[in-house]
Parts: sequence; C-alpha cells; structure tokens
Amino acid sequence: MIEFIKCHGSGNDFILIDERLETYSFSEQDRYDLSRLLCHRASGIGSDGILFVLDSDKAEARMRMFNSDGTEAEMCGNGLRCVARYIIEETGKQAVDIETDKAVLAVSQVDPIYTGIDTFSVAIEPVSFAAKSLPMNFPADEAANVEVPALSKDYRFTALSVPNPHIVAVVEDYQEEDLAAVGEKANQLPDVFPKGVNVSFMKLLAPNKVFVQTYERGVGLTNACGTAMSASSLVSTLIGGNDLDTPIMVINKGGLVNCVVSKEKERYSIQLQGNATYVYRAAIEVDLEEMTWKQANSETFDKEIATYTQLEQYAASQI
Ligand SMILES: N[C@@H](CCC[C@H](N)C(=O)O)C(=O)O
Repeated sequence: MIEFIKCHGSGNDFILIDERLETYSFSEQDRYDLSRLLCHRASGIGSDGILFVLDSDKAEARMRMFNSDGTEAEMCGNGLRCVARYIIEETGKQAVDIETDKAVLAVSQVDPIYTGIDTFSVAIEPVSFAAKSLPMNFPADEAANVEVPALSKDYRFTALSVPNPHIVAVVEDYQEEDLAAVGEKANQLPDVFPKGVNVSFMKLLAPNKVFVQTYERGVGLTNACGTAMSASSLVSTLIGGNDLDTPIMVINKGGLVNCVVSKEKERYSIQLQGNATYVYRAAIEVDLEEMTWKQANSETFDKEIATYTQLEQYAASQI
C-alpha cells in the first residue's frame, strides 16, 4: 500500500511519495519500476514524474525526482516547489533547506504570484555554461547561441546546466511538432548529449515577460519545466530582454511563474516562484512483480484546483 499526493507546479504534474512515512524500503529498481508503472498516462495514475521525499542529514528533507521513463534527474524546479510546500506545511517553518542530487537548496513561502495561490520560491543552482557540465560534446568550452549541426539547421541554441542539462532556442514563433521533433532528436544524439538534454523554445513577449515550452528529457513535451523556465530566464537576461534582480513573468502552457535572476561575483542563480497545487491524495495497492496497481481511496483538493483555473485563464490572457 503506497500513499501519495498528486500535485503540480504550472501543470507539470507529479506523484509525491513520502518514503519517511512508511517503511517502504524501496530499492533503486523499485523506484524505476514505480515511475514507469504509475506515471504512464494511459495505464497508470498519469504524471510527468515521481517526487520521492526522504530523510536527509544535511537539510530538513531530501528530494529525488524520477522522470516518467524511470530515469532520475539531477533537479526538478516545479517538483521542488511541491516538496517545499509539503515540508513547510509539515514543519510549520516559512523557510527550509532541501537536499537535492547536486546541492542543498533554500526554499520558502513567499507572496502570492496570483490572488489565492500559495506561492513557493526555490533556489535554482548551481548554474554553469560549461558545455562539459551538461555534458555536451562541443568544440568550444561554451555553446552560446550556436548552431548544433547534428541537431537542427533551423535553430540556434544556448547550453547550460542548472544543474540538469538544458538547451534553449529563442524563437519568434513555432509549431509544437517542431519542438517535439528537435527534442526527440536531441535525446537520440549520445555523441553530442551523452546524458540527454531538456530542450526549450522561448519567445520574448515584452521586457521581463517570456513564453517557454519544453521537451523534457525522460518525459517529452510538458506543460512546463521549472528548471527550463529558470534557464530560459537567464538566457533572456543575457541577451538583454530582461533585467537582473527583477521578476520575469514566464508564461507556460500550464500557467505562469516568476523567475528572478541574480549575479554575484560572476555566479548566476535564479529564484523560481510559483504554485505548488495539490490535486488529490490517495492510497494505492501496488504489485511490482506483476506491475499492477489499484486505487484504494482518494480525497480531492477541489478549492485549490478551482483557484488554479483562474490563474490558468489569466496566464493565457497574457500571451
Ligand atoms: N520538470 C522538471 C525537470 C524534470 C527533470 C528533467 N526532465 C530532466 O531529466 O532533467 C522541472 O520542473 O525542472
């Protein structure tokens, strides 16, 4: 029997499982199997990934994030906001640290980005433009607004890790199929991106306002990707579209977030601020040998779902 919360950040949806609550004692294979079984949109619960919450000796808790294909990511921005809410509500503190794969990150509850939406801010770091940090095999140390001939002749990309790997193209307009095709191809080029890569198309809408959509490694097209919106905000700032230390409104297919890009002694960091909405809480019986599951009970969060619909409508009106 596994208890979980179905939640989302900007429509990027997750199954949050607190491994500390029960003695689940998942093995690495179990986490891989659970992700493939439960995230499946047709035969599972359906989600972009699973957020496992664990004990930490460095922070209030630890987050591990698995994509729907069972691979583990170094970081997940929208997911971290959901885990931030969970731990902040559990501890009653307004700010805590959460351990992630590559860093211990500060998270806090902040002023709402939209009326009635509890809002959480998470640090997105470390940031690196070194091609090897993704890793990306590229003839120069950095790939800033470059053509990647093996990938596409139509777009130019900037590569950065935050710390999961991203490439961002600034586009005027695009068809979703084009993003899907480029994203799929990028994740079939192990000679260029040995660990795969998240691919984003960003439109500059106005000063401090952008639209971002992402083909996520291990998932495919998603409503939003928090680390991608953070990476894109940084890229847009570097090309002069946005200001440092100023909220950038990032519209996405599932809503909107604010990203604040800062620079201290040549080091960039980003604050990603947005919703962490609970959709329902449930318990399921899972048989990992048979790879089957069945739902035992559930409780939905109707009020916050309804409030989030208003934010979605507002976001759509901003494009
Ligand atoms: N949706 C996430 C990122 C999830 C991981 C990504 N697919 C990867 O493999 O790096 C986010 O909100 O950042």
